Amino acid sequence: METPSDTAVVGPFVGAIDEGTTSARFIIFRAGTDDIVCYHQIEVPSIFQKEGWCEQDPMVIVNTVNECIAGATKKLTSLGGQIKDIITIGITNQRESTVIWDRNTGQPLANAIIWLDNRTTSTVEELLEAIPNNARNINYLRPLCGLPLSPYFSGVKLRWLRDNVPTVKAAMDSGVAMFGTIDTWLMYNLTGGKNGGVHKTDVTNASRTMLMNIETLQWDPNLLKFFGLPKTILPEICSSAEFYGSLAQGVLKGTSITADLGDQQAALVGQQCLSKGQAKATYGTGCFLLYNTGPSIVHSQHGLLTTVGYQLGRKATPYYALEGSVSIAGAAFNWLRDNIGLIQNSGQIEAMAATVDNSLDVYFVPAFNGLYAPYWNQDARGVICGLSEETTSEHIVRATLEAVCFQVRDILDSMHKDCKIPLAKLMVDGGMTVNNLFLQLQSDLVGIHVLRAKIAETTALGAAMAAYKAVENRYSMEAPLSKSGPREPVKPTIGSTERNLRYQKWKMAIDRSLNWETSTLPQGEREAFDGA
Ligand SMILES: Nc1ncnc2c1ncn2[C@@H]1O[C@H](COP(=O)(O)OP(=O)(O)O)[C@@H](O)[C@H]1O
Ligand SMILES: O=P(O)(O)OC[C@H](O)CO
Repeated sequence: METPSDTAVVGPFVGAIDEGTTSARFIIFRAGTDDIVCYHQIEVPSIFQKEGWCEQDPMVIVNTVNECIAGATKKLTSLGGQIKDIITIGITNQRESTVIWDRNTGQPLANAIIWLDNRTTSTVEELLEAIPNNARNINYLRPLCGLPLSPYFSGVKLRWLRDNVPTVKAAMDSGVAMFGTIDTWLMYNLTGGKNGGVHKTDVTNASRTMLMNIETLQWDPNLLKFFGLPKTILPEICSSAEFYGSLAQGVLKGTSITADLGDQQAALVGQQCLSKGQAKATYGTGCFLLYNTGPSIVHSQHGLLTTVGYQLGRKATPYYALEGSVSIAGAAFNWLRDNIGLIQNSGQIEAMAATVDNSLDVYFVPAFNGLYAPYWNQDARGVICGLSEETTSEHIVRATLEAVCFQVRDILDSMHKDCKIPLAKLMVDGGMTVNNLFLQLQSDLVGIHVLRAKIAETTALGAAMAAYKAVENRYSMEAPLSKSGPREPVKPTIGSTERNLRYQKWKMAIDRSLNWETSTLPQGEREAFDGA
C-alpha cells in the first residue's frame, strides 16, 4: 500500500520568482527539469494617478513576492517536500519599470514607474531638443545602447523623476539615492535591504535602461551625461547566471540567488531559443518577440531594439537579440472588458470571435499609449476603422485578435529586413496563447508555423534553468525537457494574396493612428472648431 512518504515530492528543487506587470509568482521546479512541483501567485495592483500614468507601490511588490514564497513553500511542505531542498532561486521580472530609494532608510523615494507609463513624453521631447545640430533623431543613442528614445525605457523615467520629484533630485545630488529595475529592488530587499542588501542587476535588465553600453556591457559615461544622471545611483552589472547573494530572512533564509533575467529574455531561455536564428513571442499584457542573433550585435535599421538576450555566467559569451515590442496585446481585451463592456471575461474571446468568419473589414489599432516597434511613435492613438451597419461585437473582438497578429507581422517584416533570413517558425507562449483561434490567425496573417510552448510558465522556467546552471556546471541548457517534446505546429490556411491584401488594409489603419496626439486641423477648420 502507498504511504505518504512514497508519494512525497523529492528534491532537489529550484525556485523562480517571476514578478510580472499584473502578478507575482513563486514557482518551484524539480531541478534541471520543467516539472512544476507547486507555485503561488498573487496579483499586484497598478495605480493610475493621472491619464497616461501607471505606477506600483515598491513595498507592495516586495511584500507580494514574500507572500508568494511563503505560499509556495507551504504547498511544497504539504506535498511532503523539504524546503531545505530548494537549492537556489532565480529572479525574472517586468523590465524597464523604475524604482528609486534612499540607501540610508531603504525606503522608496517614489512609486515605481511602470514600463507602460507614458508621462515622460515631454521628457523625450526635451531630450530630443538636446541632440546636437537640431537633429531631433530618436535613434541618436542607438549606436551606444541599441534603443530609440522612448518613454518606455528606464533612463527616461529616471530623468523625469530627477526633474519632477525634489526629494529624488536632492537624494541624487547628495549620493544617497539608489536606482533599480524590479530585479534589483527585489534582490536588495531579499538580501537584507539597508542592512547589507546587494545592489546588483544583470546584463539583460541593464540593457533596457538606455544607460548601459551594448558592447562593453558596462554603464556608459556618455549616456549618463546625456541623461544628466549620476553614476552613484547605479547597481553593479552582473551576468544572468552567477551568485548574487543569499536571502536574509524568511523560510528561505540562507538560500542563494543565482540568476537574474528580464522576463522576455527569460522566456527566450525557457523556450530553449538558445541558437542564433531562433525566435519566440510572448503574448501577455504586451507582446514581445525576441530573435536570437547569437554573439553578434545587430543594429536594427527597421525599428527593432538591440538587447542582450542572456549571458549565462561571468565568463560566458553574451548572446544578443533583436526585439520587437508591442505595448498593447492582451491588454486590448482588458480594455474591451473594463472600459467598453464588450466582453465579460477572457474565456469568452475565442468563442465570440469564432462565431464570425472574418472581421468584416474592421481594423483596430490599439495604440493607447503610442506605438512601439517598429514605429516608435509616442503620439499615435487607438483607432477602429472600417465600421459599417453590419459590424457586431464579434467582429470587433475578432479584429482585436487580428490586431495583435498584424503587429507581429510588422515586427517580423522588420526582422526579415534586418537579418535577411525569413523566420520559418515561431515559438509562442503567454496568456493569449491558450486561444487556439488566435494561434490560427497568427499563422494565417503572417504565413508562418506557430508552435505553442508545452508549459505556460516559460518565463519562470528560464530563470530556474539559469539559476540551476550557475550551481550545477554539468547541467546543459540544451538538455531535452520532459514537456518540451515535439510540438504540433499551427500552419497557415490562407494564401499570400489574401494575406497581403489584409496587411495593406492594416497599414492604412496604422496611418490613421500615427501622430494623432500632435495632429493639428488646418487653420480654417481649427478656428471653426474652437468657435463651436
Ligand atoms: N483566451 C484568451 N484570448 C485572448 N487573450 C487572452 C485570453 N486569455 C487571456 N488573455 C489575455 O492575456 C493577458 C494575460 O496574459 P499573461 O501572460 O498572464 O500576462 P502578463 O505576464 O503580462 O501579466 C491578458 O491581457 C488577457 O487579456
Ligand atoms: O510583465 P509582462 O509579461 O507584461 O512583461 C513586461 C515587459 O517586460 C515589459 O518590457
